[in-house]
Amino acid sequence: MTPRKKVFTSSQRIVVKVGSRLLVDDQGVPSAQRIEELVEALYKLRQKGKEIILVSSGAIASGMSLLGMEQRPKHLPELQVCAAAGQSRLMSYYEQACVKRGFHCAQLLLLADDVRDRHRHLNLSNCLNTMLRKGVMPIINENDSLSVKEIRFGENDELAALVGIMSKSDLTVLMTSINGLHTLDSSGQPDKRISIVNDMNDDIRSLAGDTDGNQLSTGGMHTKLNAATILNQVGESLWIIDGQDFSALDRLAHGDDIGTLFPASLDKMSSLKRWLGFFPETQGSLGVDLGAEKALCYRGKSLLPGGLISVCGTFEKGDIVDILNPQGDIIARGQSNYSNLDLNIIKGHQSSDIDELLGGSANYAEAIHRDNLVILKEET
Ligand SMILES: Nc1ncnc2c1ncn2[C@@H]1O[C@H](COP(=O)(O)OP(=O)(O)O)[C@@H](O)[C@H]1O
Ligand SMILES: N[C@@H](CCC(=O)OP(=O)(O)O)C(=O)O
Repeated sequence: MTPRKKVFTSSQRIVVKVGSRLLVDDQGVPSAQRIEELVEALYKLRQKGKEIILVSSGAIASGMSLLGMEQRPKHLPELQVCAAAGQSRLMSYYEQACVKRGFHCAQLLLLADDVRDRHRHLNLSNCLNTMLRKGVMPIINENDSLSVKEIRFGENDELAALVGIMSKSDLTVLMTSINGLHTLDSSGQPDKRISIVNDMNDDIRSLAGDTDGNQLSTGGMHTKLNAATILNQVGESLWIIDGQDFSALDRLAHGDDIGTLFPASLDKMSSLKRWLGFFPETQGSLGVDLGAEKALCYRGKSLLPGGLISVCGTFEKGDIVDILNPQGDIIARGQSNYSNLDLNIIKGHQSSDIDELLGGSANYAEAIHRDNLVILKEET
């Protein structure tokens, strides 16, 4: 079996993300016909037994044409109005197309806080699982009408990756207006298609350019490669394909050599580690020495106070902190066993000495136990 066929066959839960441009006609008007074609392609995947979660862009693009705006508005309130008007038009087309094929879809509009806050995250994840169990197809978009800078995802490629991580999907498919990641020619334009990326590295990252200037799109290849990076970290695959013809999803199901596949190579990460690594806001950071970096990243050890060099931020026992290597790169994230005040006292000391240093209140030998630690550093 080819790697592509294997990825599709072994994927039970699939997130499909569709970019704005794919949902409008040549005049930029939201197109019922396009949505029909998309839903038909998704229906076929469902008939193959796949659970499909759709992340659909297009609210702002649709709203612009509904409200007669030729240029994408620059001001937030106008963008919010476009999103609100456009989103309901999109959903009406989606619902019609789904019902025609004997199933329902359901809208989830998310703010970044909905996935960062532990309780909201769990509620959302339960809701998604229940929708899938009931055969309802979730259709997710950012809640653009309410989102402001601090609570924005900003980009649906990354939103799709976070949905993939949260829902423990197997594969995320990004449908866009180009057939995958390309090398760049001397003028920086996409040249040859790269069929498969087994190793995300700086050379691959340097290929990612912005969007081609189309005012309906945002993000370009950068956000797609960011999505691939984080999905591969949790043991999931990402596939970028050209969605100008939605039947590309049939070809993907056959394992055809289309687009660019970033196959999973790691075991699937546990739910707790997914949560720790990709969602909560961190309250501080711990700088560690080279020995601790190696112990954490390559030997699966806990972080001991002896490897700690610095402590930043104000936090309590149980809060989430980033772990930085001597170069200042984030290599891991975890739940601290001690407050910043205590860590400042015990940093650089042997675990056997810390009880005395803390006046008899040291309940843990580790600053962060390996069960509560997720490694974010890529293999070098
Ligand atoms: N190395 C690259 N390979 C392919 N496309 C690239 C590359 N760098 C930048 N791009 C641009 O990224 C665009 C796709 O991203 P974008 O327009 O944001 O789509 P979407 O709206 O589907 O998210 C392509 O049209 C292409 O112009
Ligand atoms: N949430 C926005 C889409 C943001 C976005 O990432 O757009 P795109 O680059 O077309 O996938 C909307 O629905 O208009």
